[in-house]
Amino acid sequence: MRTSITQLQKQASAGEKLAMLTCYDASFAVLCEAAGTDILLIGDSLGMVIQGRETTHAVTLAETEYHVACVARGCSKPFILADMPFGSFQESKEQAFRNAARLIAAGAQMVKLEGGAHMVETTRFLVDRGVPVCSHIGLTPQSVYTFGGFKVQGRGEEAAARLVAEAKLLDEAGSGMILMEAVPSDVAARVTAAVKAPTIGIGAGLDVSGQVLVLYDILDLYPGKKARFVKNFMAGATSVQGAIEAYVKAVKAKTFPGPEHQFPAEAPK
Ligand SMILES: Nc1nc(=O)c2c([nH]1)NC[C@@H]1CN(c3ccc(C(=O)N[C@@H](CCC(=O)O)C(=O)O)cc3)CN21
Ligand SMILES: CC(C)C(=O)C(=O)O
Ligand SMILES: [Mg+2]
Repeated sequence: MRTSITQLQKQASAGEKLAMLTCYDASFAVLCEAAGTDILLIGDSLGMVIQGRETTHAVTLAETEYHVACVARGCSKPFILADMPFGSFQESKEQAFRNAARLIAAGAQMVKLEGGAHMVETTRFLVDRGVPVCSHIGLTPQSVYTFGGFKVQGRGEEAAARLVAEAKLLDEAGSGMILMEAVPSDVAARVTAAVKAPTIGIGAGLDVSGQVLVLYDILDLYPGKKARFVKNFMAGATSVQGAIEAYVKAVKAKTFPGPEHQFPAEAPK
């Protein structure tokens, strides 16, 4: 039986950190499962790490369905979360439901939507109709062109308070998981304290319910520029499974992320 969202929520409220990794195919799913990874995310980062694009925008729903099915066939225990690709959910709540249903049918147990306040209505619509939702706030890579780059979000009191307020609205709308990317650690801690849903961080410090990284980053397979929050777990490992195990262990032991992988409250001068 696959891990359920209820089991993950229990683990989180008992204080056990959740270990999430992106995964795009069956062979890596086998290794991630054996290493004890709790959640596998079929991320739209596949547009960058699999397809070699500069952003995540061109990933299609059909491609995401394909990778979800590949991952689901490769493992039986990890919780399966799928990104809704750019353009597949922003137009209307009806469009979001129609496309989310396809990812659920492909094997996902929950879909992830980038966006804060403007995704509240869609979140409620999906959850009411049986589609569990993970909210992705802070640095949302599908908005890279409106942000003007992959930049830290939630810096300064006004932006921090906005992020906390958005998270509360999504939580109240029924979001089952809240993922925060590239936000100062103290802001992520405030969000975690303000919501019922487990929180997952990437570049969000230690005061969250769990961590996520891109699999190809922890295995040092991605040739592009590395974000501050990335750690190479192949260093010191003797196998790929060993590296994934080291990541899961470090998340559970709260030794990852270290201070060097976090964003301080104010930009360094
Ligand atoms: N391989 C890979 N890893 C990822 O983590 C990732 C992807 N691809 N593709 C989709 C997005 C893009 N991501 C990124 C990419 C770069 C930065 C980055 O370089 N950030 C700067 C922050 C600059 C600032 O201070 O504002 C950094 O220094 O980390 C962050 C997130 C995260 N996601
Ligand atoms: C980096 C994570 C959070 C993601 O959304 C992805 O891999 O697409
Ligand atoms: Mg993504």
